[in-house]
Amino acid sequence: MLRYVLSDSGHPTVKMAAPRSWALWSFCGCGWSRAVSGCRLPGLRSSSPRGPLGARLLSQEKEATETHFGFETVSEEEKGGKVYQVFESVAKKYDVMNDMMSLGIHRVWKDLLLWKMRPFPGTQLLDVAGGTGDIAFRFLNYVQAQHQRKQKRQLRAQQNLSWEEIARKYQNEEDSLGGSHVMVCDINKEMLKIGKQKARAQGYKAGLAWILGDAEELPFDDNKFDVYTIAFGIRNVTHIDQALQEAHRVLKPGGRFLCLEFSQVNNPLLSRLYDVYSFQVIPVLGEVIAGDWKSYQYLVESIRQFPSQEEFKEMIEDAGFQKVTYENLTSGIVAIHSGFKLYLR
Ligand SMILES: COc1cc(O)cc(C/C=C(\C)CC/C=C(\C)CC/C=C(\C)CC/C=C(\C)CC/C=C(\C)CC/C=C(\C)CC/C=C(\C)CC/C=C(\C)CC/C=C(\C)CCC=C(C)C)c1O
Ligand SMILES: C[S@@+](CC[C@H](N)C(=O)[O-])C[C@H]1O[C@@H](n2cnc3c(N)ncnc32)[C@H](O)[C@@H]1O
Repeated sequence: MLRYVLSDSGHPTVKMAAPRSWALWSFCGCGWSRAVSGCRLPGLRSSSPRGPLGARLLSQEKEATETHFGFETVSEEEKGGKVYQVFESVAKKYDVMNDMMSLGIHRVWKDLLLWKMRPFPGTQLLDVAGGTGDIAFRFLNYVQAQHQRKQKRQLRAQQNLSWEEIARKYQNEEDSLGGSHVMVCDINKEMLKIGKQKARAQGYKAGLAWILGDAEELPFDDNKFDVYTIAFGIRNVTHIDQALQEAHRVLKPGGRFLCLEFSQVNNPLLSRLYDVYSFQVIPVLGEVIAGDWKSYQYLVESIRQFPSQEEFKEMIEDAGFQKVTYENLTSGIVAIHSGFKLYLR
């Protein structure tokens, strides 16, 4: 993985988060159109000020404390609890629903995320909103395979070793992951519980840890991780700008941010097919398979509330990341955003 350094000109500054835009969509059978849209001032998180300025700030504060839960308008305080209930409810059927809804394609998206990451031996990964561990398990598979290839190359280079010497080399390999480690952080106990069950069932032990934590207030020190991933998680976070600033904080200088999230489809025909499939099929699948129509209605609505590729790129830049890029997958159904926490020479 390349580490970028900044030349002496310019340096990352953290600006105010870009105003969050929102949109209410109306589905008139032939496609979605933005019924209402607007933007709010960045969430004011100060204590309540006094005087005329205070009154204006308070009104902004009230305005800023409203957000969306799918197409529903809720208070920011309510959203976290509603999202928690969604994933508490779907946790047991989460993985099978992913395959059913995405026709198995979500596996390819997650594989591509790992391929883009190309972790090096010794990578310390923080997978936020890691849920049932899909990204973590792919990371461990990747680094273990990479380490085994390296071992084979080294042993081929020492053909004249005796059998005992080769056996000793393998025995001395106390760490088959080359020192790599993944920390899975998620706010939901039920999702982590399923992830731990899968890890036990699939034999994942070394190089893996699980922690309950909020993307908006990560329980980690500054400058701790080489890579930060968040897959299909940031869409559910109440204060996305806060989560992005936390991501920047916990990454080491030179570290990399990678986000796999639903985005805006760039093909009009596919977009219409996708809308019909999303709003007519997915909630039905949610009811039939998971017994939870509402959570899957929230899923498809929350996708349409998430910023576009370019808007989200700007939010990542506002959090202080540099060299921010994105790559569309499946015509923009999802996108992988990438950014770097650069350091001065
Ligand atoms: C509450 O929040 C959540 C809950 C969750 O459970 C998950 C998430 C996160 C979500 C994901 C990670 C994935 C969510 C997926 C979507 C939002 C949909 C993405 C959509 C696509 C990739 C397909 C795009 C569809 C279109 C462009 C429209 C065209 C539609 C089709 C061509 C299909 C139309 C099909 C029908 C109308 C028939 C009804 C469909 C079914 C009965 C489902 C069919 C399912 C299968 C055939 C099984 C597929 C399973 C596999 C292939 C398994 C693969 C296994 C291995 C390879 C081992 C979340 O936030
Ligand atoms: C759709 S799942 C994604 C799970 C996993 N990353 C994957 O790709 O399968 C979304 C996850 O985000 C978690 N989540 C939602 N809000 C969060 C927050 N504020 N902090 C941490 N995790 C959060 C949920 O508990 C859930 O496990």
